[in-house]
Amino acid sequence: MEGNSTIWIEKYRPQTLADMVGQAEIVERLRSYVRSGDLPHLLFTGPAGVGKTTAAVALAKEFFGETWQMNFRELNASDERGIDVVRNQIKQFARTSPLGGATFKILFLDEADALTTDAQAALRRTMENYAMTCRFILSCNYSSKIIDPIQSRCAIYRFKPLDGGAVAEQVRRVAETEGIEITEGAVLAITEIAEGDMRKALNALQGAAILSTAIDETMVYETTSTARPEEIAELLDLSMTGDFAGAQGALRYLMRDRGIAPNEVINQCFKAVVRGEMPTALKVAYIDHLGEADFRISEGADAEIQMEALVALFVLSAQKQA
Ligand SMILES: Nc1ncnc2c1ncn2[C@@H]1O[C@H](COP(=O)(O)OP(=O)(O)OP(=O)(O)O)[C@@H](O)[C@H]1O
Repeated sequence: MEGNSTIWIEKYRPQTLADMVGQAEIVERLRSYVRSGDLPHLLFTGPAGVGKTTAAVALAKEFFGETWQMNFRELNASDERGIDVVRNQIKQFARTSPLGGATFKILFLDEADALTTDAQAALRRTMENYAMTCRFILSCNYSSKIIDPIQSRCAIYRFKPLDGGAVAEQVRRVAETEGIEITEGAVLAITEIAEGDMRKALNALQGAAILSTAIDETMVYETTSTARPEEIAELLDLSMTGDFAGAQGALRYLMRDRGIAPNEVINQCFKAVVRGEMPTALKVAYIDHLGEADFRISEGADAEIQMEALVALFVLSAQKQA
């Protein structure tokens, strides 16, 4: 098998804007900057693994060609060495002249929403002071965490989760290039698990490929520590029929034998309930219980107790509806 020593998310990171899958509108607008030869400051928002960093790097390559590495710098705002290091690096990069005939440089600041309001205010001044020599591309999950004066200085691009078809296509393409046989069930399982996050999808594929060069859905569920949809359906069905012991057994099997994390079980139950056919009042109650358990666990409550309590609440709500 070729290339198993490299991380596939890097190996298959699109090198040009044209190679990116999905995000068609954004890609088209970014290409128009390249055609015009100029660029405003940009703010990329959206969930993980949907192409924000990829687009920034591809944009720099298209603007600068061979000199892109001299004129492009990627920094992470949540750098563990501290905000001062980031601030100094930003200033140092932004104030020096572009190289190789370029008219400006590009600084890509990932996780910009990790900056405090004060740090963002300082960044705003840096953006203004060095706008002649440097364009900023800020990337974050939620634009609401970025102060208004920065938002108003940037063209905002909202990246969406990639659609299932686009993820599936890329998964098939990578599998084929790597000489891996993959069943359609496994492609679907990966697409479902990824929830529009291409990084998650390619990592799931590479994880399963460690087991074999022929991948089926069971391997995908095993290596990603996720439950099969039928297993979640069984847990919910048992609770809906009031079979507490049965539902408890199904839950314990998933968590203890399969090693599936509590928040993953919650997440999968949530998706199944939202999509599933069940009386509205029961659906509402189940979603409420899931939200409550999710919150309590995130606040540090004992996960095992909360999960059993969740199943108990499922059963109680089902009995009330009956
Ligand atoms: N639109 C896309 N087309 C093809 N591959 C993609 C796309 N988006 C992401 N990928 C793949 O997923 C990997 C991670 O994507 P990227 O680093 O661009 O995510 P991101 O949106 O910047 O996420 P984060 O906010 O977590 O940094 C890339 O290396 C690439 O392999």
